Amino acid sequence: MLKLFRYLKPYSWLLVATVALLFLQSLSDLYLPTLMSDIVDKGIVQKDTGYIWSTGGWMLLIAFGGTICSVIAMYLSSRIAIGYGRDLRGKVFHHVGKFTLREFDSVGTASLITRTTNDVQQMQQVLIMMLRMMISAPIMGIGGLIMAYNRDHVLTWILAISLPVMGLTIWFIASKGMPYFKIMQKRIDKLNLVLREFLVGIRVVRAFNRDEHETERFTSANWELTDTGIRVNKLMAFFMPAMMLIMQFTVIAVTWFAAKRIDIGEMLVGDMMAFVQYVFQIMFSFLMASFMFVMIPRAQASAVRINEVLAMEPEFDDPASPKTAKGQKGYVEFTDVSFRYPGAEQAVLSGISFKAEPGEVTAIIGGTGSGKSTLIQLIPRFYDVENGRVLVDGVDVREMTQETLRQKIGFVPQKAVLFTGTAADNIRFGKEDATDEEIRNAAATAQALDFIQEMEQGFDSPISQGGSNLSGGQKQRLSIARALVRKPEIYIFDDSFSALDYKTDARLRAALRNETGEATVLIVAQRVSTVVDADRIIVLEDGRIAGMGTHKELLTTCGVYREIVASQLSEEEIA
Ligand SMILES: Nc1ncnc2c1ncn2[C@@H]1O[C@H](COP(=O)(O)OP(=O)(O)OP(=O)(O)O)[C@@H](O)[C@H]1O
Repeated sequence: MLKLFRYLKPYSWLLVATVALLFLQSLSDLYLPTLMSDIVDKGIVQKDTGYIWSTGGWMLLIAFGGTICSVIAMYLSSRIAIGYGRDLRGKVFHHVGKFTLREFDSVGTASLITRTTNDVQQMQQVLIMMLRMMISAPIMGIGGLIMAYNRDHVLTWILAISLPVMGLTIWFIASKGMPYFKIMQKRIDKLNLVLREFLVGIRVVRAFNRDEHETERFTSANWELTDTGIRVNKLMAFFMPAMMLIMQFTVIAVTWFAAKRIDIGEMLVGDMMAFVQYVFQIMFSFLMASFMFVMIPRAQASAVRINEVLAMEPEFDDPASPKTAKGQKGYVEFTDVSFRYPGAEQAVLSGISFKAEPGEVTAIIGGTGSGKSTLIQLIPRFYDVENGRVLVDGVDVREMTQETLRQKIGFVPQKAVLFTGTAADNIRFGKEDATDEEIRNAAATAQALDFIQEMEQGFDSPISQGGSNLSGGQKQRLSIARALVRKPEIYIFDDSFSALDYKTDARLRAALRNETGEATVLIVAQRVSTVVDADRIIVLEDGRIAGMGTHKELLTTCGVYREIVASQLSEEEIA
């Protein structure tokens, strides 16, 4: 947790001011019982009304000053903690932004969300608590002890018994609570995961009448969290009464022994009253410290989870001295590439070598799970190869910056992903400074113009979360337009025409041919009709190249291709 507190540096001055104010407030609290004891012993007992008025006035002034210090300190500590929470969330977000897909796969989206929100909130809360109590508690505790000792040496032995008892109780409860706090955060993760899957997949859940099943999953995750919460609260329920009991016993003991000492004239009534107040202050400071001990383990569990994310180094980063390609534009080459997903026993791709040249269309076809999507994800360097090299414009993708590399690419993913905003915003995502004309042209080529114009507000029509107010084909066309507006050197279409009907698919490919001109085009497809005109078709089978050539060449040279074709086209179409 201390590691995370280094992000408090920008708040150094506010911290100093808070500490100073809390210090003054604690001093005022410590001084008040002494003044009160003086009023009793010197003012009331000796019937000195003037003394009562003047000391009472002082008491009011000091109490007022202490309150002002306390109010300002509370305000400052809240500002520090809230600012710190914002900074920490930003830090985690920016760090996660640098992750490669490997780290996303390993932590999981739901957990990353909990860590950025709930875990940071735990840190924020503990910081407020620490700021408010870490200063007051020791000053009140130690200062109170000194003052109490000064009032009466003899009675201090009562504290020598009750304070260790209190300390032991706190330690016992904190050590019991710690494992639960860790479990609690994990269970919040799980609840988030179930909730997220349910909300994202609501249509599938409804279509398969799985509401009940999902409700059960949610209820079970919810109960697991509740169960841990109840266990923690049971501990806490025991905690407060235990503390109060120790406190009350101490006060009874002090009053009992003080009464005896007053009887024999060794103690004054005012001293006893001050002593009791100091006992309260000392014990209260222990109680404050114990609250921290309760909160710190939970925040500690959160801090570990945040640190885990912050300490996670992306699998790869940009090279120190990146190379830039000269001359070539959009040239893609794979040389003997193999790749395996983390933890997987078998390689998904092996011995992949091919060239995709500017002005050409290279299509990749193959059965499901043959590695087509994996192959094209290596070009924008979503993952690094295990062996071999992926070259773009003659430079290994690992030797150029990811930004330079991705600037060259217009990527259309298999599953269209849209963002909340307007239709135009979604296309402009591909090129920030795109003009209205460019957006319109991209939409026209992507065969999206008709349906966008039919929408009530045209390009300004709102797109809801995940594009849920559009059809599958409309989503695909918008995400194609987003890639087209970039006018990249390399187009990558990952099975992006699957949701289009044959007519739209054909029209779109004809329009694309004009648009893509000198760019390199890579198309992953399931349909033979989509790839039949390609300059080069790569046939993938179980992560290996089973054949490569034009449609005509492959019909004679590649058995796997023939099988795919035979399963899709009629005899005349094949000829
Ligand atoms: N993120 C991942 N982590 C682990 N394994 C993965 C991951 N993505 C894909 N795989 C595995 O890699 C193999 C190839 O998947 P890939 O998505 O490349 O196939 P594909 O040919 O594009 O299939 P489809 O045509 O069905 O989209 C599959 O066996 C799949 O289970």
